[in-house]
Amino acid sequence: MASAAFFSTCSSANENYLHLTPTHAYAKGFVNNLRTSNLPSIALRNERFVRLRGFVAMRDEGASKVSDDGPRMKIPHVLTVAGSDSGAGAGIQADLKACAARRVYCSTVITAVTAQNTVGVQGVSNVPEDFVAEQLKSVLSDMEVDVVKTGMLPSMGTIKIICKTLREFPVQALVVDPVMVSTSGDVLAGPSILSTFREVLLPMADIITPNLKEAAALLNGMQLETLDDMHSAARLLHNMGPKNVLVKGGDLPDSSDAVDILYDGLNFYELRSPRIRTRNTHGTGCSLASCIAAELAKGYPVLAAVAKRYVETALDYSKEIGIGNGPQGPFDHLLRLTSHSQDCHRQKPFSPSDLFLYAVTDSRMNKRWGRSIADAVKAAIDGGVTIVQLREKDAETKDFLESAKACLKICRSHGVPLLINDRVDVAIACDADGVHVGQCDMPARVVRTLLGPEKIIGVSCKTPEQAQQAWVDGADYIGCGGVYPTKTKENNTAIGLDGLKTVCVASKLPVVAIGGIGVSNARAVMEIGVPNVEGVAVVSALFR
Ligand SMILES: Cc1ncc(COP(=O)(O)OP(=O)(O)O)c(N)n1
Ligand SMILES: Cc1ncsc1CCOP(=O)(O)O
Ligand SMILES: [Mg+2]
Repeated sequence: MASAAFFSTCSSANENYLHLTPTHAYAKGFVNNLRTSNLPSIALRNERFVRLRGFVAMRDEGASKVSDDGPRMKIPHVLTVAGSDSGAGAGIQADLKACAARRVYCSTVITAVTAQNTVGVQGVSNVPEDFVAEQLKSVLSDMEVDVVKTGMLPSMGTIKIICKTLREFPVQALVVDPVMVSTSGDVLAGPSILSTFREVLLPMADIITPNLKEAAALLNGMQLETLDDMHSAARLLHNMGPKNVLVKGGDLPDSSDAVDILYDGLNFYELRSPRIRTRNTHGTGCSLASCIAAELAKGYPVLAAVAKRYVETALDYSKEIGIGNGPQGPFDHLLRLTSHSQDCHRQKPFSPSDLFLYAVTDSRMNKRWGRSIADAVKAAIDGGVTIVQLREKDAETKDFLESAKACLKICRSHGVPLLINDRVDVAIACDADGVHVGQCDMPARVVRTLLGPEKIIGVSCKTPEQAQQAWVDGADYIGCGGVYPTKTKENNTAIGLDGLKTVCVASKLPVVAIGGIGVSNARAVMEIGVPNVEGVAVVSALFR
């Protein structure tokens, strides 16, 4: 309604577009004007533009070389010695994901391969013991492992080999998750190994993490039904030699909270958190133990390392995930599955032609016409813009994020990329398609690290040197201007068509021109006659 009111006052609107909003009409005017011109820059596709997002070091010129003998950064490292779960909810696969989520490197020694899904365990094939030994030696003799975490250990021989190898290659800490029964109730390590567990492995452990069933098995079938029982079990298990015992009370009957007991030989700690009602709990034990290992590898003390919060957050996030048809589903360690599966249109790879008609929003202009950012974006897209940037300098962060989410829905449903100006945090929070930064904003190299290789990054450049740096930093395109004087951005000296030419000739990236561009001068920009000009970016000509 507000747009229509504005439209009636807009004298320069083309009659053909009377049923449209002005932004829509102006965008359409641009598209028609630009598309009918015989644009040399469209034909002169940038031959040199190679999409090597995220592989900046591979670029031939100007890239800082990664030297072989430079300083080496020590990365916290967990080695998991466990079984493989074909369904990837538990075991080695859970350990890898949990460590990745905690930002710790994880290497793997596989003790058994299971055929397993959300229904249960259909088969187990143990890895020969001497081959477990070979894997252990392979990793420990070469890599600087901080913490070893054990999971499914299917034979006495395997346990003995682990202990022997750890004496040869000592590590900072040993986390023992005494896996015996899967969440589906299937036996993964028989009672024959219990004595070896107690006598050989537990005394070497810095922390053990049995659930109620495992604690009971290690304690010759002791009944564990109350918190007091858990305290007693923790004390008895501690007497077997581990420095710390975490008895997990997830299966405790009649408890609205999930309560775990940590005992360090001196103090008991009751770790209480709300019970998360979900089918997707397969692999929580492995994941918690891996998390503890990961935090120990970073150097945290045991109490801080027993970070239940991560697993709770992941379980809560994954409540609605539907993988498999059995009673126990996996959860999403990296908290990334649901946001993408809800998208009806996935982001397509960036193409320089996306820059053709680039709409940049302006909160003041939209406010002035009483129109939401989402309405403005919708109108611009209907008119034919090929990419949208939200440049909301005055918006409160909370409002900006809400608007960005609404705009993203519109953009995704039309296959138009949505970028956020300046605010990398907002872009990450709404999973926008990318970010545009200027010379005083967060450096593009840092933005690339934060956003990963897939997102689109644009950098404002006025000089050939800046254009070169943008390319080295892993940007996808550059915005060049202001080409003409503009009131939209203060203190922005115009570089003119000559300045634009100089940058375009030097650029290895596609260029979008910006600043004072409207229907009347867009053609002059596009027909500038040098490579790399792929489009025009406009604010006031669309939104004012
Ligand atoms: C496409 C495009 N080009 C240039 C700019 C300007 O970015 P910056 O120099 O960071 O200035 P602000 O827009 O943040 O004021 C842009 N936004 N988009
Ligand atoms: C954001 C920006 N960067 C350089 S000029 C400019 C403003 C362009 O706005 P307009 O299209 O209204 O001239
Ligand atoms: Mg900026």
